[in-house]
Amino acid sequence: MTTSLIQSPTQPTHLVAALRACGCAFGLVFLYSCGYNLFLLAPSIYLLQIYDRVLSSRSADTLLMLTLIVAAAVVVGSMLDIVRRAALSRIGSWLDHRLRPVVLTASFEYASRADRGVAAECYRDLAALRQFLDSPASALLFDVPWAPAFLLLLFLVHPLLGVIGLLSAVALLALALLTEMATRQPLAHANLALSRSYLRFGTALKYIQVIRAMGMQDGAAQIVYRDAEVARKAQDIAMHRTEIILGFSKSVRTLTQILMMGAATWLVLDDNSSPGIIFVASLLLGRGLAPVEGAIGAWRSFAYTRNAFNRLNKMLIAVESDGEARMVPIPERSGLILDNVGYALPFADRQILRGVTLRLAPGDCVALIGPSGSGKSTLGRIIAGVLQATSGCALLGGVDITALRLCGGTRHVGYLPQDIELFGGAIKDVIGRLDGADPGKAIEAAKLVGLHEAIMRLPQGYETDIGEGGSLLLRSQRQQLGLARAAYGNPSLIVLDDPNSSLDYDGECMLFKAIERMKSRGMTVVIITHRMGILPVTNKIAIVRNGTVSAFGDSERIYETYLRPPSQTGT
Ligand SMILES: Nc1ncnc2c1ncn2[C@@H]1O[C@H](COP(=O)(O)OP(=O)(O)OP(=O)(O)O)[C@@H](O)[C@H]1O
Repeated sequence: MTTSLIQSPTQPTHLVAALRACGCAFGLVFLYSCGYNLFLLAPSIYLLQIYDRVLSSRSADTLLMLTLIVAAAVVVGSMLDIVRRAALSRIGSWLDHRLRPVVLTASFEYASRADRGVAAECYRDLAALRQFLDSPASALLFDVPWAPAFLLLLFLVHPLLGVIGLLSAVALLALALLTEMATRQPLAHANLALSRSYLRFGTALKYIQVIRAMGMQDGAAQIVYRDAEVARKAQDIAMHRTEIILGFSKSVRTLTQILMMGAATWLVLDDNSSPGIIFVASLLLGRGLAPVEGAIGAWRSFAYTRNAFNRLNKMLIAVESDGEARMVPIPERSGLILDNVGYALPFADRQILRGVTLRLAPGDCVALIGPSGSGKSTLGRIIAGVLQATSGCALLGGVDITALRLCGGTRHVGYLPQDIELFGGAIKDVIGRLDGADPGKAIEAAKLVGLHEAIMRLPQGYETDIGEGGSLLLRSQRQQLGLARAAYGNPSLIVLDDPNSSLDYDGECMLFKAIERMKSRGMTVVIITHRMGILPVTNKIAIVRNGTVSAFGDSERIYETYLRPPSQTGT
């Protein structure tokens, strides 16, 4: 997937741009709708002609001719309806094709720096847009502009009939607005709860082994179910309100139909109008009110699609708006600068990191050590560009690392997190970051971390499938593959969070050799660790305490001054 998210802040989002690109296609659908609605007039004209010409002339030929003409008009109208629905569906398919890679990438981005629930929902929102365009509700939108035209025709038949039609339309519109007001809040509530439920379900599936092992299935199901219940209740409320209003609107509709026919009959009696106007008035009223009536019935679909569009666009604005800095090229090997970096949790007062300042040159290897909960992993995530510092900045070659990552600059950074999430697939794809891996580069990365020989001993070598999420591997093997993935593409900066937590002695030796190779290639290596055994491969140590770096300098000096156990001092 190579779609770029680069977009200037002043440009429309990819979603808006894609919709604009469909402008001509929507225009064509509008034209088809004009034709379709014009042909809908055929039965009304047919009835008038029957009363005015056929009954007075008693001509069977005229009747036959009129019937053939109106039958042809109805067939053509139906064909136009089919064509416009097919066109709307094609537009939906095209939008899906064009936007899915963009929305997927943006969702990942948004999930990593803001809210996973919203990101998951936005991904589903794209499907909602597609479904809307596939549904009859989308064609209704193109019929709505024709409602006034039918009402105008009623005015032309007789002003009294026009007034009745207009009042009916106003009453139904008021009911449509009432539907909007009555359902907006419960529908928004339902969406939120439903997406929370899906998110929790996904998390439960991810940890299903632990959940089963600890007998937590019922508890986990309860948590997922609770949100689904909230969603169901909110949906029920919206549904019931819609049903009540829909029922009421049907009554209004029937009453106005009766009123219309009564008024038309009165005109025939009083005004000597053609009896045909009774049916014509009824038909025109039906055509004029159908889109409004349909809109009330399809309100949930409209409201859901509108919310989906707004949510999706908002997310794309958030992700695409900081595009300017993304194009800045950085040198092949460039140092890391942390300048007064601070991090506070969003929506909380808690400051996890403050005032972290470090400077590392290419080829430096620093160990971040310190007590549990002191902020090492958070600092590692900021250095890897996964989190954005809330104050200060983290720069690689003078470029903000988060901005660099956003423009596909991830190739400059390698990251091995504590939770090694590998996805599945062939080893070459896993190492190659699922990016249509260049096998040569994957092999180079595997060689760098000393895994190449072990992979070549497998019957299928680099094509070996590691199972869903790496389930067929030992944890130590996952850690080694994660290390090779971090080294893929010869990055300038590598962040390793607890890289030897699962390694045995041989594995640790391989890791140390890999780090030495990385250093010799001029990569800057940041290691987050609790294990002192790894310190000999570092040339810098930073001690992290209470969210700040309390000591930083050459490994030997820091070790001697702060870390050497008292019993070993001077030995
Ligand atoms: N998303 C989060 N929500 C709430 N608290 C968080 C979050 N991320 C980090 N913290 C808190 O910030 C503090 C620092 O966490 P961090 O994982 O960076 O520490 P650490 O030094 O790496 O710990 P360890 O060595 O145990 O991995 C901890 O108190 C942690 O609870």
